[in-house]
Amino acid sequence: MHERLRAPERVLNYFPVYKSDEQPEDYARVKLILHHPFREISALKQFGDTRFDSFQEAYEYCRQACVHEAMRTIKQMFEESDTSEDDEDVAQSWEALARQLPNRDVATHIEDPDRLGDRQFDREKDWMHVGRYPDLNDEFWEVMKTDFPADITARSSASPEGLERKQRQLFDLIIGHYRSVLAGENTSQLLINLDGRAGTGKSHVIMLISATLDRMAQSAGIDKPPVVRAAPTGVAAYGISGRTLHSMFRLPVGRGNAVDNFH
Ligand SMILES: Nc1ncnc2c1ncn2[C@@H]1O[C@H](COP(=O)(O)OP(=O)(O)OP(=O)(O)O)[C@@H](O)[C@H]1O
Repeated sequence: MHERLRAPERVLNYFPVYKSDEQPEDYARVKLILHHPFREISALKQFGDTRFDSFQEAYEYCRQACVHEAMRTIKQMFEESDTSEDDEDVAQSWEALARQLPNRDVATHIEDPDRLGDRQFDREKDWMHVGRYPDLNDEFWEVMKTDFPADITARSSASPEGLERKQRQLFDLIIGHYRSVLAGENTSQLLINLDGRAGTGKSHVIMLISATLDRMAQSAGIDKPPVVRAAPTGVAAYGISGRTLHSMFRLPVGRGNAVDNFH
């Protein structure tokens, strides 16, 4: 968890709501998650020099020992929220919410904590603006993107005949490989790193290859362009009519968001 100064206060909760008697270890883990900042989940088992083997033991210790900012002990906070009636209400409202997600069977579905952030649902969300512009809703960005679409079509007026020798080698290798793929031949994956000093013609050949691959796919009846172009910076991405890597992989990289804050 990245601690930010002046971040707006948020109410945190966690789904699924574990039952303290049925899943005591998960229950304890979640309680610790909600009340302690951490970078690694295992850090929640550590209090000063004391390290516990389980979340349950750490949670028991925390209930006895922790005093938080508002001068209320964790024990009091847990006791307030631990009444089974409250738990039932919370569970029902969260389950109602969870049922709105696709393919979600809340009766049998137990979330795997190791897969947090790795679910299709998470991947499809555009996290780019989360927390950066809290007053704007997701729809705003969708509308902006529709109103001002970036042109990421590969265009090239170059021809293979005009390429330099090394550019042509690369062109022939990639186009030949894709031809085999389209012919259904059993081809192994082609991994290439194209490197070179500034101005040596990398973008030039990438655009010609991309445009040629797009045309080949279209002729083969494939609607979706077979090439994605991405670069670390906006300027570099613009140069190859591509997207930034963080946009493509939906990484919330930005002001104050160092990548190492995301686990
Ligand atoms: N075979 C070629 N025939 C004609 N012009 C070329 C050829 N290869 C490169 N160029 C031209 O040379 C210039 C530099 O090429 P390009 O931008 O592709 O280099 P780059 O290696 O991508 O550079 P950078 O690393 O700075 O992005 C461009 O104007 C490009 O059109």
